[in-house]
Amino acid sequence: MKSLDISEYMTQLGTRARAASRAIARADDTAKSGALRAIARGLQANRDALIAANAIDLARARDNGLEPAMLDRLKLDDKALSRMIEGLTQIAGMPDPIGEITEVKIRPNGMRVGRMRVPLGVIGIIYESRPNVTIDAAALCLKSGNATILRGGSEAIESNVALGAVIRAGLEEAGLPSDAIQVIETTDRAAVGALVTATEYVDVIVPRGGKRLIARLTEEARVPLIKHLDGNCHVYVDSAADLAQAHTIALNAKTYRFGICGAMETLLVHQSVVTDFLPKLAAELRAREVELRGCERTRALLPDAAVATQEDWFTEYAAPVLAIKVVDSLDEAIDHIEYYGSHHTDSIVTDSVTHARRFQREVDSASVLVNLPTCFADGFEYGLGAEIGISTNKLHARGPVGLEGLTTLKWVLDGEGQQRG
Ligand SMILES: NC(=O)C1=CN([C@@H]2O[C@H](COP(=O)(O)OP(=O)(O)OC[C@H]3O[C@@H](n4cnc5c(N)ncnc54)[C@H](OP(=O)(O)O)[C@@H]3O)[C@@H](O)[C@H]2O)C=CC1
Ligand SMILES: N[C@@H](CCC(=O)OP(=O)(O)O)C(=O)O
Repeated sequence: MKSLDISEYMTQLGTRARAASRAIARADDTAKSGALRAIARGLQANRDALIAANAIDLARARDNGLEPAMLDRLKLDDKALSRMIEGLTQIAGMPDPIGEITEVKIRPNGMRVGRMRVPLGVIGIIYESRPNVTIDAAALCLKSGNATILRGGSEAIESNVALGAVIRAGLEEAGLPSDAIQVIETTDRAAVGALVTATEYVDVIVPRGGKRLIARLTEEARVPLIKHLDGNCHVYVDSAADLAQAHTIALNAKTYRFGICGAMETLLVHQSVVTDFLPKLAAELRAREVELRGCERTRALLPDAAVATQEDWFTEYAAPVLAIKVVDSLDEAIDHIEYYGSHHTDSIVTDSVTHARRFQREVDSASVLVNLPTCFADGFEYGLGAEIGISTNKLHARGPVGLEGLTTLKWVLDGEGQQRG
């Protein structure tokens, strides 16, 4: 498509999404959950075709030299499809958040003032080459009464177009407008530019991505953003840590899945425990083929670790690489995280309640964990049922965003003709 065509194409998508958003906002839970279950059946019935579409993406990505952790994200196999089907079924069974009225207060004049939960409207989602997100995001937006325009990573285009067809069929089967969930069927990044400036048609953009995406959105976006950005996550092993626990936490935080945004990228270790702690952990990480990069004091203990540069402290590797720094105090650990981190998810390992609470108060991240690996940063793990991602915004929604984060509250007032003044 030429740029002019892209602009026209995006206007059509936007117009249709805006129209469909009204129908979705007033749809009852029977229709919305019925559509989710129909989409789940569609995935089941189209397993082979979906896996075949994904195989085209995977082959192209391999030819282009995509790294193993990224190929893992891109892969759509039977197991991934089963998880997506389960996710749809779970979201279908969750209570409908829309229309609930809470916090009702009766004013002295008898007027009742409350708050009603309503959808945001049309949500544009820009996300990485991870086909399961197409289904997760579509399902959460639908259940929360929003229309959605989905722009997945270009490596996943065949998978996403195939998933889009299944979604459309499921919506139609349930009697809902198929334009409620639309997949952008071009990888031209001009479509991203059009989406983030389409204030007429789009109410909110959820960008899930790294530094390249942030740079563009900071320049161009005019639609409000709920940023789901990079996770440069830390684990700090405190002077008062249980070292056996610290070992399993650090290992899990790094190796659970290298590509997820909640993976640990820098390990900070208090100097008083480093000799007892680090060599054993390093041996285990190396056995799992994790490349280590360290500060001078780390390298004194681990001579084959590479030198960590200033850039390493800022880097989200999303790969089997770990930066390690020895620190002299809790303050130094907190300062490091504040300066180099991305305010996503950070963790302290300590048996000191005082240190734990200081860390939780002072580290300015969306999730601050004590004695837990950072890879727990996930809406399902937090009990939200599912997540659209991890918001690194401070406003509207912070941390894992589930159904509630995709809604807003309006004031609703009931009276009997009371007069002001
Ligand atoms: N906080 C959270 O919930 C999440 C955060 N992430 C973060 O995402 C990153 C990993 O994903 P990765 O795929 O590398 O991220 P990218 O930022 O490279 O890509 C994400 C999406 O943004 C698009 N994009 C990137 N740059 C531009 C641009 N200049 N103009 C238009 N579109 C653009 C990509 O499209 P294209 O395919 O064309 O490059 C893709 O659709 C990590 O930093 C990770 O932490 C990922 C998931 C969830
Ligand atoms: N929070 C989820 C997803 C995280 C995520 O999307 O990560 P990424 O692999 O960067 O796309 C999880 O932990 O599985």
